[in-house]
Parts: sequence; C-alpha cells; structure tokens
Amino acid sequence: MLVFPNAKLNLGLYITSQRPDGFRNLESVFVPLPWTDALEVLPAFMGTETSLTLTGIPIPGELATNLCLRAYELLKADFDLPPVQLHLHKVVPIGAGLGGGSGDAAFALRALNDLFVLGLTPAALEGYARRLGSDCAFFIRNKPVLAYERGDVFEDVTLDLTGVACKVVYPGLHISTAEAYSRVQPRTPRHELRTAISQPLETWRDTISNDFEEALMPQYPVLGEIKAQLYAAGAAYASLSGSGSAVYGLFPGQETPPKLELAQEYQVWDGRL
Ligand SMILES: C[C@@](CO)(OP(=O)(O)O)[C@H](O)COP(=O)(O)OP(=O)(O)OC[C@H]1O[C@@H](n2ccc(N)nc2=O)[C@H](O)[C@@H]1O
Ligand SMILES: Nc1ncnc2c1ncn2[C@@H]1O[C@H](COP(=O)(O)OP(=O)(O)O)[C@@H](O)[C@H]1O
Repeated sequence: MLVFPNAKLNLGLYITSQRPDGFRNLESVFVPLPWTDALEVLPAFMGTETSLTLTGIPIPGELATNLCLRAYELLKADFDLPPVQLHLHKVVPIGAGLGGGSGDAAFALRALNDLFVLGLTPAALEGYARRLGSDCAFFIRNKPVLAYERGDVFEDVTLDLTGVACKVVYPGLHISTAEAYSRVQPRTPRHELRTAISQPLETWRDTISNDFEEALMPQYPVLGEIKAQLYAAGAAYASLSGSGSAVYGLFPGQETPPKLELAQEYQVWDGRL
C-alpha cells in the first residue's frame, strides 16, 4: 500500500496557558498542505523481520525512533500484526513547523488499519495518533479544523481555501519544537481566532498572528525578512507555520505564487491549497 503523507500549515497560533503535564494549551487553525512524502507499507516477506528503509531528506535520530516504526509498534501492542516492510521517501523539510513527521505517523496508522483490516474508527485512530505526538491526530481528519489544548482537540471550522495559491519558504533552520515553546510566555489571544478566521482572508493580516514569531524572529531575522518579501510580492496573508522555520504566503486570486529572489539554499514549495 502506497500513501502520500502531507504537511500542514498553522493559520494563527496562540499559546494560551501552561498545562500541568508540561505541555502548553494552544489555539490554532490547522490546514492540510499538499506537500507530501511517500510511504509504502507492505507485509514483510515470509521469514523476515519488520524493516524501515529511508530515501530522500536524511532524518535525524535512530531508525527505531522514526515515527513510522513507532506507529507500527503502538498498534502491534494491541493487535496481532505480522512483520511489515516500510519504505519512507522523505520530501517535507524536518523541523520546519510543517508537521511532516506527524503526518508520516498518522498515515502509517491509517495504512496499517486498512492493510490489516483492523476496523479502527477515525476516533480510535485519533486516540493512537495523540500518543505519538500533539500534532499527529490532526492528520487523521486532515481537513481544516480549529485545534485546542495540546493541539489534539478539534472543532470544525468553516473555511474553504481550496485552490488558493500558496508559497512556502524553508530557510533551512531546524528549530526544535520544544526549544521554541520554551521561549514563549503563554497569554490570552488578542483576537478570537474563530471569529477572525471567518472574516475575508485579506483581513487576517491585522487579526491573526503566530506567538512563535515574536519569540523567534529577533534571534532568526531571516524569518521576518522572508515574511516581508512575501507581503512585498503581493501575499494577502503571510506567517511563520507552527514553531518554524517555514514561512508561507497566501495569494488568493492568483494562478501561481510569484517568484521571489531568495538565497539558493532555501527550499520552496509553490502550489495551491
Ligand atoms: C508547534 C506545533 C503547532 O502545530 O507544530 P510544529 O511547529 O511542531 O510543526 C505543535 O504544537 C507541535 O506539535 P508536535 O511537534 O507534535 O509536538 P510534540 O512532539 O507533542 O511535543 C514536542 C515538545 O513541544 C512542546 N509542546 C508541544 C505541544 C504543545 N501543545 N505544548 C508543548 O509544550 C513540549 O515541550 C514537547 O515536549
Ligand atoms: N518520519 C519522520 N519524519 C520526520 N521527522 C521525524 C520522523 N520520525 C521522527 N522524526 C523526528 O521528528 C522531529 C521533526 O518532526 P517534524 O514533524 O518533521 O517537524 P516539526 O515538528 O517542525 O513539524 C525530528 O526531530 C525527527 O528526528
């Protein structure tokens, strides 16, 4: 079975309070971004052990800690799964605020559920996904949602960005999510996100923000520079995604996003949501 785990963007991100479990409560709108990895999930050859092979962007950390294998082990603890042969071709930048690893984990759960006919409901899959990372549960629904608490409790949101031209710029800084959180002081959001997101996209520039920007932009000026370039090029809305370091711009009404003069080592995704 071949699946294509996509990335996500955060439209607004407010870190509202510290939780007793060490995590922060947040408010954010998550939307799928069709920048994808490719993940193949097959039953292993008879007599062979579970394996994971990797191509594409190198993934830091031990192979055993890869979220695809962790997803398999999590289900194996509850179901009599046979050994599997996994192959991940990594395309989505890592440590970019695009949830690439979380998407792999959620798509691995979904693929294993389908391949071995486990009969898990979307709600049950979300439960497993939550145990692999705060962001993972979103990728089970994989449609725009308002996210709360650890980023794993959702409310539906009326938002149709289908076809909106989008540019994502990844300047190659790997920012650790835990470190980024440690730099932010939780506070009450200045605008109500549910109300702001329901207004025309052109108003978001004044009403929707990401708390990580204030915390990270002084140390990494390149993030603010890319955001300014996206606005100068005509973006109706531009922001850091998640805890960075990817910055995106939305260009409604345009066929394709405009070209930008960027440093060569930056990775760019141009497309439509
Ligand atoms: C910031 C966000 C916004 O969507 O995305 P990314 O920038 O990572 O894509 C997420 O909250 C990232 O979720 P995820 O990447 O799954 O984080 P996890 O693995 O669960 O946690 C990594 C670390 O981030 C911190 N953390 C994460 C989520 C949360 N609600 N509060 C936290 O304080 C904790 O220090 C935790 O140890
Ligand atoms: N399949 C995977 N793809 C990417 N990162 C992974 C994967 N499995 C584990 N990781 C670990 O997850 C971290 C990055 O997660 P990712 O979701 O790509 O970034 P972000 O948190 O910025 O959205 C890295 O430390 C990486 O080692």
